[in-house]
Amino acid sequence: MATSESVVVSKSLPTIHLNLLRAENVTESKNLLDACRTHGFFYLDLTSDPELCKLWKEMLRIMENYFKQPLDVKMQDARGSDNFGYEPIGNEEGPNPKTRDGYESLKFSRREFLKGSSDLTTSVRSQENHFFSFIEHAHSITLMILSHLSSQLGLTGASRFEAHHADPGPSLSTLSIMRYPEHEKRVGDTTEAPCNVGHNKHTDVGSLTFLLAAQWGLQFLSLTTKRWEFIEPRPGHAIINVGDSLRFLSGGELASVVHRVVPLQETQDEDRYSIAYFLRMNDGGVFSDTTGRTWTADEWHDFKFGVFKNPSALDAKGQFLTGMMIPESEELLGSEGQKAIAT
Ligand SMILES: O=C(O)CCC(=O)C(=O)O
Ligand SMILES: [Fe+2]
Repeated sequence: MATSESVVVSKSLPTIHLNLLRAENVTESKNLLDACRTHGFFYLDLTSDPELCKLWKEMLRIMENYFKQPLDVKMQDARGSDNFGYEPIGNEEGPNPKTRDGYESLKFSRREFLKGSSDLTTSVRSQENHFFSFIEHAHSITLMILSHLSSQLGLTGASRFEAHHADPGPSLSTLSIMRYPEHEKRVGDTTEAPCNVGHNKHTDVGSLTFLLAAQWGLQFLSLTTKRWEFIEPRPGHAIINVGDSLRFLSGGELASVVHRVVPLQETQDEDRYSIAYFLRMNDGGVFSDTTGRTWTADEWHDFKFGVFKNPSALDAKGQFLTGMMIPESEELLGSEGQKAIAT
């Protein structure tokens, strides 16, 4: 990895082992709770599950072929939804001032999975079983994580976290496959970053995110160092993070940490691919934010997706974008003032 001095790589994130969670190992269960309280992010070692690791590789092959198609073909899958279908680059505000995001995505919703077919019309539809199979794996693993967390926190019956995520829902849980295309610095421009770059800072809307990303780019705002730190991609490991609704449901016990995607250098020298399953509470599930305002899970989702597109107008203080995780005083002091693109 070619990095410069301003690139900080996290050294603190714990690793939780899928096989130990599956075996109901009590120490691993405690480590899991500690990771969600202290960091909000952790690695999940998947190497005990070769089938899942193989599926990751197969999905990447399909994604490369899908995203390299002309835009007008991909636009046949656009559904004008935040929950399913194709979205081109630039739909949301970017990490640098006056920029838009630099990624395109295709989403398969849990509703489509439960129905047994997607609403896609292009050739990728014939390969949707790979993505549905991944939804099945990621959903059962994230529910198992919720079950461990509930037990560790002594929750019972209807107040256990997994009780808010039971099928058939409905819920806005979804799988998003993303590509951040390689880009050059703008010709003749020595100071500014390209117009379409990365993924703006945010906290995730839902309960847990199960992310597979083999390339650099993901950064989180460390709760311990208060700096942006890159999360090193590790083969055979997913990155899991807590989202807003689980934080609010846990009464602030679990941390929904701010993160973003930026290239290591001013240019992104290869296409970056990521796969994220967003486990979300069932529609109508209720929680209160840190100001005491009550939301249903689907109201919070819809409101926040509006904010993602235009935070400057809808959320000038960044409180919704960042799930109320950055106190306004710190925002002004610029604890997150490290430049978005490493130089
Ligand atoms: O692409 C990534 O690595 C992360 C994307 C992300 O944070 C999100 O979609 O919520
Ligand atoms: Fe995210």
